[in-house]
Amino acid sequence: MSAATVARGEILLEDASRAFSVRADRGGTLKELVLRRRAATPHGPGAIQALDGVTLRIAPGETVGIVGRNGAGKSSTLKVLAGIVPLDRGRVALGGQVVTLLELAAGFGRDFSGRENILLGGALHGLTKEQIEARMDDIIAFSELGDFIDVPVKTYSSGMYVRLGFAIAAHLDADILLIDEVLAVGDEAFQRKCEERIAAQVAAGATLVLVSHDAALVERTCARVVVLDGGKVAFDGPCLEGMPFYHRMMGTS
Ligand SMILES: Nc1ncnc2c1ncn2[C@@H]1O[C@H](COP(=O)(O)OP(=O)(O)OP(=O)(O)O)[C@@H](O)[C@H]1O
Repeated sequence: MSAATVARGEILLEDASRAFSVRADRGGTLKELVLRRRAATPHGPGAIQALDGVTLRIAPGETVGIVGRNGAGKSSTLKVLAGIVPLDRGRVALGGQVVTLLELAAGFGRDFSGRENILLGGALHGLTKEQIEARMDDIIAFSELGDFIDVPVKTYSSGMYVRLGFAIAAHLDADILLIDEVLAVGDEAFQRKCEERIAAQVAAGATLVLVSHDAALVERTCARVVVLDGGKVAFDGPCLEGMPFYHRMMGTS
């Protein structure tokens, strides 16, 4: 499926499957590699099926929460949408500017300062140097990092990473926002500010996909919820029906 078949802000995930090898170490001899390639499953025996035939059609401007127990496949789904994890089977397509907020620290140049990472992040999302510089003061103000903005980010705390990452993402004109749990790291005041910013982006027409264990956050932010269980979709529909389903499944109702 080519990107041309989806509208700006639209997400299509069709029959998506992805397994992971149980072995963390994927190295080995050439012979082992060849034998593994010939094996019936691409990830060897006992592989974990993180996604098992997941189909999602998300229209532009929809707000979708993805919930489920540990290991249900939530992060894998988001990583597939973000293009970080390739599929074994199925198709994925997203339309327009995709902004991801997951594993923030991984996206930064560790030896660069916060300010340099803002330039880098903006450039990676197709902004010109002038466009980024025009937004620089707003991004720094949003981050509340003060003088730390000129210090290499490898010295940052996890909360400071989130502040910088979110501040950049909040100023990128997203058509699609993919957010994974990261907000939980910030302090309460910053979380509230991020939520308000997400709401503003949604109000401006952005599509939101949010992975979270925080049921209240999902209820506040999303109109639709997808409950994953064992890599499959157990429920997909309005939050009003989906959250009671989720609580019953988790035994928290
Ligand atoms: N890179 C990887 N290598 C091996 N196994 C993986 C990898 N990524 C995910 N898995 C496995 O795939 C399954 C789904 O993982 P995933 O992180 O998508 O679940 P999740 O619903 O986000 O869980 P959690 O709520 O604990 O974050 C799990 O069994 C996990 O161990």
